[in-house]
Amino acid sequence: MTDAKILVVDDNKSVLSALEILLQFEYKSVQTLFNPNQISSFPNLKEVDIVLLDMNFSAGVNTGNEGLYWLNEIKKRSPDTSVIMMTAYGAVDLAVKALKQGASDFILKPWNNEKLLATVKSAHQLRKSRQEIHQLKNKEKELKQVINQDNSPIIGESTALQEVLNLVRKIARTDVNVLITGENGTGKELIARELHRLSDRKNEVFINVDMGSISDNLFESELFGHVKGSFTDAKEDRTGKFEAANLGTLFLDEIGNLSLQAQAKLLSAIQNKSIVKVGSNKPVEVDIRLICATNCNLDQMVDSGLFREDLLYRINTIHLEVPPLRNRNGDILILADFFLKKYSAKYNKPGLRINSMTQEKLMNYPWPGNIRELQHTLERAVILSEGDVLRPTDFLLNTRSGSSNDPGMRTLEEMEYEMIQKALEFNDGNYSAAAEQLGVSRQTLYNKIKKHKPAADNGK
Ligand SMILES: Nc1ncnc2c1ncn2[C@@H]1O[C@H](COP(=O)(O)OP(=O)(O)OP(=O)(O)O)[C@@H](O)[C@H]1O
Repeated sequence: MTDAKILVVDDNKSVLSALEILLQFEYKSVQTLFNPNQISSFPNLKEVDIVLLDMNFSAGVNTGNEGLYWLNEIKKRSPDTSVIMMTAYGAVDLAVKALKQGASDFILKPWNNEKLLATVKSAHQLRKSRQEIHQLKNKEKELKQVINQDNSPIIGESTALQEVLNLVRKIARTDVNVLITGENGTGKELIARELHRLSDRKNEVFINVDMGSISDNLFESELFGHVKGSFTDAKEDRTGKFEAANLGTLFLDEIGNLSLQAQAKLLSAIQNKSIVKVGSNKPVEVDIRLICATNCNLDQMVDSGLFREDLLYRINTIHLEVPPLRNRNGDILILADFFLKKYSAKYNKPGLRINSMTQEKLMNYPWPGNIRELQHTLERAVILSEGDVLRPTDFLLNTRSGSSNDPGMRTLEEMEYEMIQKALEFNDGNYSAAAEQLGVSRQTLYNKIKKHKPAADNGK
C-alpha cells in the first residue's frame, strides 16, 4: 500500500465511487468531492499528493474551461500537488492547454484501469521529486547562509589598508577577475571574502580552494570534478569546485604554486567559462567570479618561465596588493586590542589590559607572519596570562631566531623549518622552485610546511 493522499473531483457519483474502489487498494488515503467549489475550502490541500480532476462540471458544457479554472486554483494553493485531468472529450488541444498550465497528465474517460493506475503512479513520483527538490533548495539556502557567515570584520585604520578597502568597494559589484597579492597572513582571504560580501553574488557560495594543497594528479578532479569510473578511485560522480561555486565566487589561494600543466587547464576553463569533468567530454558552463591570491611575485615567475603570462593577464584584471603589517604601524595596536577582546571573551578572562611597555614591544616588532602572527601571539598571551595586565614578558616574540643563536639548542625539526624558510625566501615564495632546490617533491614540501605550521605559529 502506497503512503499517498489522493483526491478525486468529479460531478458524476458513479465515476467517484469506481475510482475510489480502484485506488483504495493501492493508496492509503482516497477522498472524493462531488462539487468542485469545495476545493477552495478543502482542508490541508498541500498534503494531497495527487488530484484527479474532471474537466467539465456543468451539464452540457464541454469546453474544459471549468477544469482549467480549478486546476489553477489547486496550483495556486498547492504548487507541488500533481493534478491529472480527466475528460470524456479528448481534444488534444485541451490536453496541451492543461499540461501547459501545470497539469501532470491527462486521462480519457472511459479509462483503462491498468493505464490509470500507471498514470497515477508516475504523477506520485513527480510529486515526490518536486518535494525533494524543494527540500534540497531549502537545505542549499541554509548551507549557503552557514558557509557565508564567516564574516570576521576587517580591522585597521591605516591609509594603506583603507586604500585597499576603497578599491574593494569600487570593484566588488563588477564581475572582474581580481588578483590579491601580499605576504602570508596579511589578510588576503579576508579581502576576498569582503569582495564577495559586497558583490551581487553575496547570497551564493564563496568557495575557497588552497591550490598549494592539491597535487598535480588530483588537480582536474578537484577543480572540474569527475564521472564515476573515470579512474580507479572514482567510485562516484564528483562535483568539482568550479561547479560548486557556480553563480558565486571561486577563491583560488596560493595560485603561484600551480604547475605549468595545471595552469594550462585552469586557463582553458577561465577562457571558455566552462569545465569538462574527468572522464567526460561534455563541457559544462559555469558562471563564477574568480579571485586569486598569492604571496609569490607572479611577474618574476613569468620572466623565469614558471607562470604563464596569458594566465596572469586573465586573472589580474584588477590587482590588489595587501600591505604587510610592518607598513601599517597604525594598525598594530588597534588589531592587538581587537584580538585581546576577542580572546579575553573566548577564554573567559575579562578586564585584561596591555600596558604601555607591552605596546611599545608590539609596535617595535616587525611581524614577519603579519596579522596571523599577531593574532596567535595575543591568543597565547591571553591563555597564559595570570594577572589583569599583559606585560612584555607575556609576549615571547621571535623565540625561533633566539634559539637559532645557539646551535646547541636547535632541534632537527627547527633546522628543517629554517631550511624550508630560507629556500622559500630564496625562491620568492615559489613552492615548486623551493622544493627542487631542497631535493623533495612539491607535495612533500607542502606536507612539511603544514606539519611545521602550528609549531611555527606557536613559537612566534
Ligand atoms: N585587517 C584584519 N582585521 C582582522 N583580522 C584580520 C585582518 N587581516 C587578517 N586578519 C586575520 O588574520 C588571519 C590571517 O588572514 P588571512 O587568512 O586572510 O591571510 P592570508 O593573507 O590569506 O594568509 P595566507 O597567505 O597564509 O593564506 C585570519 O585569521 C584573519 O581573520
